Amino acid sequence: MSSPIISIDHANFSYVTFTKQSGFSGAWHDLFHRQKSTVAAVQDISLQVNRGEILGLLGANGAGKTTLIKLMTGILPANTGDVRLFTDQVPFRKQPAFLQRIGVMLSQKSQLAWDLPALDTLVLLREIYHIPHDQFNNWLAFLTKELAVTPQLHVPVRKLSLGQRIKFELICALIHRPEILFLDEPTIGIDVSSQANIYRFLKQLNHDTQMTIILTSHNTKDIEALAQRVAVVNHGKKIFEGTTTGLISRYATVPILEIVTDGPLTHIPVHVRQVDPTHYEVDATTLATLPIDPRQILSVNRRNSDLDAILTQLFSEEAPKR
Ligand SMILES: Nc1ncnc2c1ncn2[C@@H]1O[C@H](COP(=O)(O)OP(=O)(O)OP(=O)(O)O)[C@@H](O)[C@H]1O
Repeated sequence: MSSPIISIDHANFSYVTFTKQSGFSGAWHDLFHRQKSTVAAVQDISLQVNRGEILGLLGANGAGKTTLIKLMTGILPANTGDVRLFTDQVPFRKQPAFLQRIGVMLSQKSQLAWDLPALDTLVLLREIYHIPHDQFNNWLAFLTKELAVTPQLHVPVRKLSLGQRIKFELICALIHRPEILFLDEPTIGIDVSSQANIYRFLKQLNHDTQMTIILTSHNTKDIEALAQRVAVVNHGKKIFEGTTTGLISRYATVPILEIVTDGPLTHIPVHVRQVDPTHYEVDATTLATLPIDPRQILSVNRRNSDLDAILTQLFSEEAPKR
């Protein structure tokens, strides 16, 4: 059997920051007594990904997903442990031959020049990656057609809609035909039809080219539709690895109650999932802890536990002491 395309072995990464106090006296105090704080963002994570797989990274805000992607793409070095791609490449060495083989799209970072058309950035990338002109033109025509942004190629980026901009960010990450594509929240803030378009396209690309895709998303429906396997990260640690159905069958023990109220609740405990201002979901065993006057309840519906409910439950658990 061939070796995994990504292999992470007991990786750890901590951010070290210095807190800043406000005001002149605070700045003066900081000059002599700097307060250091450490955040263990990735803790002893091991993970292997095979060529051609789509792996979803799931986790609450601050769980460590982006940091894990940064370790895999060489933006950050692991403090301890080992991260290798393509069997022997250490990402943080940032060898040109390695960078040529990966594509990265981070939701917080843009590759596109704001005042110029996306085409200008793409032409720059063509030169950086030494892509032959014919190959570049054909591939770009295909990508823009599939993502329905051909008419926007010549429009300055600042005049594009968010969805169009994200599609061009994706095209930038794909323009050199990487073997592994890393996507951090690729569909954040874009409408459902553009999301569906992007996910349909990624699925087809993975099927046709065997491109390995690692993606994070808070939208579990997308992850369920796309990823063959998921890794769940909580407080920097991997707490599950397997299929989404495996995740559901492992943690789904009790049914979920869907409760519709006549008005919003004033206090929502962490184990209660708010679907909209008058629609809540709660694990059936914790119904008694819901701070609700029974007269407020309009309806209760019982259903089997799903991925969202399980993740809400898992992520509401206390952070382990560091
Ligand atoms: N540059 C930084 N300096 C200090 N701490 C950081 C830095 N970047 C992230 N962190 C901290 O590291 C932890 C993990 O952050 P990370 O961005 O990896 O989480 P995430 O799972 O991607 O979250 P989100 O879903 O909100 O994007 C968080 O506690 C965060 O506050």
